[in-house]
Amino acid sequence: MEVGASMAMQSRAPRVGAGAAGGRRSAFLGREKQARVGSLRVGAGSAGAAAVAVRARGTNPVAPLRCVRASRGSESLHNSVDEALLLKRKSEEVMFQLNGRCIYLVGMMGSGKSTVGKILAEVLGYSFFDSDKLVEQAVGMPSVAQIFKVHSEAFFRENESNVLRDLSSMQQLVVATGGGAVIRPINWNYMKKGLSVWLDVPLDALAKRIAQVGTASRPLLDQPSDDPYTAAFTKLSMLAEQRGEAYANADARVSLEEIAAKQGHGDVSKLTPTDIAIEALLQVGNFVNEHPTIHSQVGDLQVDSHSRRVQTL
Ligand SMILES: Nc1ncnc2c1ncn2[C@@H]1O[C@H](COP(=O)(O)OP(=O)(O)OP(=O)(O)O)[C@@H](O)[C@H]1O
Ligand SMILES: O=C(O)C1=C[C@@H](O)[C@@H](O)[C@H](O)C1
Repeated sequence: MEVGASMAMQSRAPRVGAGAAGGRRSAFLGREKQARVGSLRVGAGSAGAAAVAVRARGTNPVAPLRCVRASRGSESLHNSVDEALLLKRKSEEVMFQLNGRCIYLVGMMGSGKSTVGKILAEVLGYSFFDSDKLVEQAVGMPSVAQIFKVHSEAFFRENESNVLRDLSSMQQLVVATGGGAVIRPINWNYMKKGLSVWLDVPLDALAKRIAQVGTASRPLLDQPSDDPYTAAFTKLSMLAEQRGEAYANADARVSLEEIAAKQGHGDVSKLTPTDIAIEALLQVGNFVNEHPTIHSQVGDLQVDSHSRRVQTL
């Protein structure tokens, strides 16, 4: 399998030879160069000067002083300047705690893994990858939908595991995993090399989002229907039931209902991706504080097997 460099996102030249790989640190790669890790090739095309400086500092990166410029169409990602500053401050704290470890976002289809993942990568000075896109590249097909159609879901899942395996030997990545990545225990072995974060979004909100953007790119939801919201809601409910507690294996949980409750309005549709990214950083920080042995030293990983319990599904 080979994953090409020109994926939709964005590399910030990740460090390779991470954690369990025993402290190997790669030579950092300059602009337009590529790192090869196992069978995974990752481009460093968009690495900026700030990111290069971060890498050169080694294992204690400092947040590059840049604003999040991503936007959601014409809407701002932030409610206010205060919110943007809070995101920045939180990311600086968490960056030290992470010490280069990857973040894996898990959650149902449409839960915002890509949207929130890109913000996290930006503020942490990490590279962002979408594992669905990496599978498409590895297989040489333009969409997950086509992979399901021409091959099978099982074929897709096998390739998804290969992608996660390859990513797991790297550092300083935020990975938006496929919605079903949580169902294979082997994937947890890979994701547990970094920190996993579950974006827990109410099914109703997911169905609204998916009905808005359509289901063509999401083969498990793609059924002809006059009422896209109800069709999406029904299928998502089934998947949620089948997946049971699989998402809860994640190290940290970001509950949109809880964020909305904290904000005092209880309406998850009012939450910006920045609100969610801030909560994700908060929860990651809490997890690392509560499990210091897991996240001790880059290249000197000590795994506390008790707390690294991976539920057998
Ligand atoms: N906080 C939010 N509020 C409203 N809409 C959002 C929010 N976050 C993401 N979205 C929208 O929901 C849709 C799905 O988001 P996104 O692609 O980030 O999810 P995902 O978890 O990566 O999905 P998938 O796993 O299916 O690829 C997109 O249209 C996105 O713009
Ligand atoms: O929830 C799922 O099983 C999936 C989610 C998508 O991200 C893709 O990985 C694929 O469509 C399957």
